[in-house]
Amino acid sequence: MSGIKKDVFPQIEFRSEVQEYLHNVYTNKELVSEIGQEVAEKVFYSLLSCLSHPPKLTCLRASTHIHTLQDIQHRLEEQLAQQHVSSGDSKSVSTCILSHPQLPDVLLLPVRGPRDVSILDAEVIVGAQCGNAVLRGAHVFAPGVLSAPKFMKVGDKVSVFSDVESRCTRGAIQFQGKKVFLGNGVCVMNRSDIFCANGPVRGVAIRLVDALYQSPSFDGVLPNENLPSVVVGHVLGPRPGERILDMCAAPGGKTTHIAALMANQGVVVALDKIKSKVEKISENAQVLQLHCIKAYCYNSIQAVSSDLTLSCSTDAPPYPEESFDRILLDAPCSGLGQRPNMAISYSLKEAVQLLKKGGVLVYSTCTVTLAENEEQVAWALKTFQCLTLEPQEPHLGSQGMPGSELTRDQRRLLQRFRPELSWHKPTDSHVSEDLQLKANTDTIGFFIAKFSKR
Ligand SMILES: C[S@@+](CC[C@H](N)C(=O)[O-])C[C@H]1O[C@@H](n2cnc3c(N)ncnc32)[C@H](O)[C@@H]1O
Repeated sequence: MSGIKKDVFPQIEFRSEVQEYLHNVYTNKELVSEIGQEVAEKVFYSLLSCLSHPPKLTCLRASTHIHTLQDIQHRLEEQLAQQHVSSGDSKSVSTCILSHPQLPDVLLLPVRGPRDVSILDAEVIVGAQCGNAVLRGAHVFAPGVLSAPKFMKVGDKVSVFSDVESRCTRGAIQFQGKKVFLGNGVCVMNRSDIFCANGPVRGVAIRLVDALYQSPSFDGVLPNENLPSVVVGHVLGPRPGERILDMCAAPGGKTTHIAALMANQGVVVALDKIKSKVEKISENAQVLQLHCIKAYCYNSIQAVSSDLTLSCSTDAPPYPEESFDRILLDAPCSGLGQRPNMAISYSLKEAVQLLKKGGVLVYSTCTVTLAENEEQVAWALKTFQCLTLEPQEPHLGSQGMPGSELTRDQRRLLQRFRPELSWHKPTDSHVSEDLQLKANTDTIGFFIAKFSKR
């Protein structure tokens, strides 16, 4: 066994061309003339550090159309207390649940970590995606396991590591490559069951009992959201009785939020081009009793019809122009990629066509590049004279980043969540007031623009 240091995660390592591209974004001429080269460089390296660490809070969006926030908070606290008792881990810490100071439907759960956890001799390696989920409080599911000791059996205690460079072969008995420690767990499956020859195995393989970052899991009870995604719903501002279009909707996190904000009155059309994902939207809508959601498998780029006999209130796509009061385009983005995706511009065009005059269009992404954010906004304003940028309510993030053709005043109207700006080395402190303040800054990278149509 060996002890570990507090800040264990290395900076995220992109492919060199991606890193160079992002570096250019974060040290662009306009930005450097505002804040100076040295600060710009520091912010960029903070971005690389903070991206590899989980936020200090888990954000839960409560379905306040069914129960009050207090009611939901109370029930979750009961469930947490139960998880604490049944975890059987003497080191497990019961966690308080906080409300968000500005968002009426958000609950915040402090994440404890990095905790002092000793590494065991037996090692299990999981894929990077599985590893990320573990850092957010999940157990290890069988499909995520890549390597496990030769005779690993139910009840064994193991240390879990993430294969951050995707080098580990599935079924290996050990792994010498670069790995990051995530915590300790108890096997609930034998190695022979996990890597069984008769096709993929489902279910939990290792139950985490001593996680490096401890965060309660409410799988199947409440969806984990990220805070900026909840802000999107409020910025769109849907009202009961309206017709709303969510152009890239799956798995439906924002769709269900929009429907809840409308008190389930009106219509929320949810389009996604992948069939299996659309089924997930319908499932989520049903579970949350949101009957105003109509989900369709459809390519949004083809959602505008030239058939003038079609009614604006038709449920199924395509739709005539000016059919919707509000439209959300939560664009598929590269995450951090370097290719400006032309498809985004095209769906912005469809969004503008489908929006009623006087209507509201919200464009959002979960990426940090200028090309997919500020430059898309500049392009849209230049291409569609009918669009005006609007202030956002609430505005909890930073303003837009310099470096596109947008003016300073236009950038002020944009909302960019920039966790790198307040990043400092993680510690295991969890004072409630600090955390509530952190909720708006310790987020994922995210971008929101709001337009109205004349
Ligand atoms: C960022 S995700 C959307 C997340 C979703 N808004 C939520 O909050 O749960 C982007 C989605 O866009 C879908 N998509 C991409 N291109 C599309 C298109 N042309 N038409 C419809 N859906 C599309 C993808 O399948 C993906 O599910």
